[in-house]
Amino acid sequence: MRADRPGPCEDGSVVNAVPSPSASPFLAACRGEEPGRTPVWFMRQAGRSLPEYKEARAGTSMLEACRTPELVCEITMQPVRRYGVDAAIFFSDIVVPLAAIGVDIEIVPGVGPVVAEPFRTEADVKRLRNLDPCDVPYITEAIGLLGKELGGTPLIGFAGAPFTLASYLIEGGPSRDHAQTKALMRSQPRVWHAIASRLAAICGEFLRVQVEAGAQAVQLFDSWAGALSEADYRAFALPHSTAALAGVAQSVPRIHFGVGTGHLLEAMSETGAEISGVDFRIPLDEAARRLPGKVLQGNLDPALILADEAPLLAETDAVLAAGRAAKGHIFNLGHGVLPGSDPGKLKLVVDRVHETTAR
Ligand SMILES: Cc1c2[nH]c(c1CCC(=O)O)Cc1[nH]c(c(CCC(=O)O)c1C)Cc1[nH]c(c(CCC(=O)O)c1C)Cc1[nH]c(c(C)c1CCC(=O)O)C2
Repeated sequence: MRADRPGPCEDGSVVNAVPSPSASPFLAACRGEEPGRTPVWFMRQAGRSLPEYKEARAGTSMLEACRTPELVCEITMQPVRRYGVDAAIFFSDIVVPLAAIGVDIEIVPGVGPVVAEPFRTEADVKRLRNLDPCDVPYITEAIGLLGKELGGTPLIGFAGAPFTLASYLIEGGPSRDHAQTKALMRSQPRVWHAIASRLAAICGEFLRVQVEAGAQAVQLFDSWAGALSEADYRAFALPHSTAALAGVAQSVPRIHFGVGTGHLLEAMSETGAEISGVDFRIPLDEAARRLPGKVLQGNLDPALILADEAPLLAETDAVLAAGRAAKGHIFNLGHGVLPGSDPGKLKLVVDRVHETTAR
């Protein structure tokens, strides 16, 4: 930590500098109230497609960038300035808390997180110690800086869910089939539950640090949960995601998202999250029928951003129409912004959502 700034641990206090905007369409929708317009933000809105992001990040590794509060603040603000989205997502990564407790993990450009020594045995469980807020002073500091920049735009904090994090640790890197992870669950269920419950504690603490610093909502990314059958999800993932989200229950709205999880919609909603993120494979009106009373987030196919304007706007309108079946709708993509997306097209979507839903 830099010596010239007080951190969260030196005087025992935390920064809570982000104002609570009562008029935020995003927060109103999260609470199931009628917002002044349908709110919109994009998963992975920071980075990837923005030239100003590439410029800001030049010469700095991903994890180093995540530990540099001024850079985190600038990159978090870039999509808010450019697109006029209704929420900012904190610039960080799901593996930041793992690196913070000493796991030897790197984010390799174009590949993703890579772990030097994969986790496979009983002895490996001990390599996962609890996260202490003092391990991540840069998170509190960056959110403090954002409090001065964001004005009325709410900030979403996030974490990776235990299953998705465990997959990186057990496989040693990105995986298509998550075979080692599933094999370990079945062969050594005790080791699996020990790893996953430690990850749940780390993840819950990482969310709590962000909320105490000023994040007004959180999203739990269980990106790879779609690889599990419903029975396996219920037995091996759901209890740990529930525990992770319980860390911030009653304090902020909680969004829960997975990819290819159409078969898990009901099971995932049992974690207690107030908002269900829906990927682009399930129409929102179908999700609304299956999850009565839930606020939904989603779900324009990110590939549409690469399509021509006419189909892009037609699909945007179709997503909005389907979203009306839900108790509340937060417009988003069905997964993250794809590399090569034109920022102008993302802005077009934001404007379309705002113009056609203003009440
Ligand atoms: C699975 C996952 C990861 N990280 C994340 C997930 C869950 C979301 C999802 O399903 O897409 C979450 C994440 N990663 C990042 C953010 C914050 C920014 C935002 O959403 O706008 C968020 C919310 C920044 C990032 N995380 C990463 C980048 C790219 C790093 C760079 O620009 O060099 C960014 C902007 C790196 C990363 N980190 C991870 C991957 C797969 C990659 C991509 C590797 C690559 O293609 O280069 C792990």
